[in-house]
Amino acid sequence: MNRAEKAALQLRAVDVLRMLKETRTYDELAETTGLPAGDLNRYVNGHVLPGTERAREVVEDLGREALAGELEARIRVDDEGYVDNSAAVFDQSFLDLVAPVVANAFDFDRPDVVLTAATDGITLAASLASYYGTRCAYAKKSKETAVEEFIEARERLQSGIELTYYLPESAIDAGESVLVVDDLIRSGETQELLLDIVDTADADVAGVFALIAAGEDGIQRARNHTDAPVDALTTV
Ligand SMILES: O=P(O)(O)OC[C@H]1O[C@H](OP(=O)(O)OP(=O)(O)O)[C@H](O)[C@@H]1O
Ligand SMILES: Nc1ncnc2[nH]cnc12
Repeated sequence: MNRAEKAALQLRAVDVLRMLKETRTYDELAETTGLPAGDLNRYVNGHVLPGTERAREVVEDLGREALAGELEARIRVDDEGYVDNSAAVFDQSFLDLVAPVVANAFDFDRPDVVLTAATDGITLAASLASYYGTRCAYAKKSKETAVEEFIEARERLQSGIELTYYLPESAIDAGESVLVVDDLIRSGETQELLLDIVDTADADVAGVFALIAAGEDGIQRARNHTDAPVDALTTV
C-alpha cells in the first residue's frame, strides 16, 4: 500500500467511526469496537488518525457488520416480504460509506465498469464506481434516445411478462471486468439479465453484489451463472 492508499484507508475508518458515534456514547463505541474510548475520541474529532492495521479492521470487519446493522435499521419489510429501501438508496452519503467496506470486505477484483439496472441500483453503483475510480453504467427498460447500438437482454419472467433491458453498446468493451450490482436481489431475474449483457459484451464478471437479498433464491440463481463472488450485505 502506498502512502496515499494508507491515508485513504485511515480516513475511511474515521468515516465509519463517525457514523457509529452518531448513535452511541464513546463508552458504547469502545464496547462495539474493542478500542479505547480515549483513542476513539481523538479519531472522531480528527486529532489523530488510526494506524493502518486498526483502520483496516474498522473498515473490513467492524465496518461490514456495522453497515449491515445500519442498513437493516433503514429498511422496512411489509407483510408480503416487499422491501422499502428508499432510506438507503436515496442517501448517497450512506452509500459512499458502504462502497469501501464492500470493496474491502468482499472478494471482488477491481472492475473496469460497475453495471446496474435502472432505477434503484444507480446510487449504489455510482458510489462503488466512484470508490474504484471506474465507469458506472446502467441498463434501462427502454432505449436511450440518440443511441444507435444497444446490447439487449430479454427474459420471460416468472410472472409471464417479457422484460428487455438495453445498454448502449459503447458502455462495456470486450475483455473488460464488470462488477454487477443492485440495491436488491429477490428472484435473481434482473441479475440474470445483467449477466447476460456482460456475456454478450464479451466481458468478464468481477462479482455480483446487492445491498439486500430478499431470501436466498436470487443469490443462488446468480451463482449458477458465474464463478465470481456473489453476495449481499444483508438478507431479509
Ligand atoms: O431479483 P429480482 O426479482 O429481479 O428483483 C430485484 C430488482 O427489482 C427492483 O427493481 P424494479 O424492477 O422494481 O425496478 P426499479 O429499480 O425501477 O424500482 C430492484 O431494484 C432490483 O433491480
Ligand atoms: N422492493 C422489493 N422488495 C422485494 N422484492 C422485490 N422485487 C422487486 N422489488 C422488490
